[in-house]
Amino acid sequence: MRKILTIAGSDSIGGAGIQADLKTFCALGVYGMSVITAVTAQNTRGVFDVRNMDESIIKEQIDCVFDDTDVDALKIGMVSTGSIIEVIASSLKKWKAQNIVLDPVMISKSGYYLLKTDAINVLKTKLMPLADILTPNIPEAELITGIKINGIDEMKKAAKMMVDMGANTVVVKGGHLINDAADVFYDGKELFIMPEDKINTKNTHGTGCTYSAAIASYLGKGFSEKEAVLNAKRYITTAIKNSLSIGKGVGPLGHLIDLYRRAGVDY
Ligand SMILES: Nc1ncnc2c1ncn2[C@@H]1O[C@H](COP(=O)(O)OP(=O)(O)O)[C@@H](O)[C@H]1O
Ligand SMILES: Cc1ncc(COP(=O)(O)OP(=O)(O)O)c(N)n1
Repeated sequence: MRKILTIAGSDSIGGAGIQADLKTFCALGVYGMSVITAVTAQNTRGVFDVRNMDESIIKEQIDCVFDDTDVDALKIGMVSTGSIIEVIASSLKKWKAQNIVLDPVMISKSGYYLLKTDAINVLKTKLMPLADILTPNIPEAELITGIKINGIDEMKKAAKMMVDMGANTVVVKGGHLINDAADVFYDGKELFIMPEDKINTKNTHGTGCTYSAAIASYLGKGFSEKEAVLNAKRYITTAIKNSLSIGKGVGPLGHLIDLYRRAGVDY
C-alpha cells in the first residue's frame, strides 16, 4: 500500500486540514500519515482560534515518520509562520522527500489568516522550490505574484510567473471564479485548462485541502503529474457534488469510498 503524509493543521469540525486529508487518503486507498503544525478551533462558520505547534515537535513528527518508513508522496497545508516553514523545509531536505505537493494555505474561506503575512516571502523562497506541484487558489496566486486575477488569462499569466519565480509545476485553482471552476496547469512546458462547471452548493469547506491531498495520493501511486492532477480534479468535483449539509455554515465534502468506486475513480 502506498504511504502518503500530510503536514498541515487540524480542523476541529473535520472538513479541512489534516482531517480532510486523511479522509481523502482513505477514500483513495492509500495509507495516511500526519504531521500536525497547528490546532484550529474551527467549524463550518469560521476559524475561532489557533495554537501553533512548537517547531521542535513538528521536526520530531517529521523525523519519526521518515525514520520509520518510506513516504511515497506528501502534501503541505497550513504552516502558520516563517519559523515553522524553515523547520519543515530543512527536515524535508534532510530526508530527501519526494513527490511534494504544496497547498500555500493563506486565508480560510471565512477570512481568517492561517499564514502570517510576513511569512509569505519565506514560503516563496524556502518551500516553493522544494515542491513538485504548487496549488494556489486565486487570492493566494495574487499574493504570491502581486498581480490581480479576474479570469483564465490572468490565471495562466500567474502560473507562468510562479514557474519563473522557481516553482516547478503550478495548478492555479479556479474555485474563486464567479461562474466557473476551471483550473490552470503549467509545468514549465505544457499549459492546459481543466474546465469544470461551478457546482451550485454552499458546502465547499476544505476544497483546497482535499484537492492537494488527492494530487499527493495519485503522485504516490506512481501517476505522472498531469495524470495525478487530472484524476484529483475528478475526485474533488465528485466530492463537491456529494458535499454534506453538516453544520450551520459552509459544510464539508463527501468522501465516500463506495461513491468513488461507483464514479469510476481510479484506485
Ligand atoms: N463550487 C464549485 N464547483 C466545482 N468545483 C469547485 C467549486 N469550488 C471549488 N471547486 C474546485 O475545487 C478545487 C479547489 O479550489 P478552491 O476552492 O479555489 O481552493 P481553496 O479551498 O484553496 O480556496 C479546484 O479544483 C476548484 O476548481
Ligand atoms: C486547518 C486548516 N487548514 C486549511 C484550511 C483551509 O482549507 P481550504 O481547503 O482552503 O478550505 P476553506 O477554508 O477554503 O474552507 C482550513 N480552513 N483549516
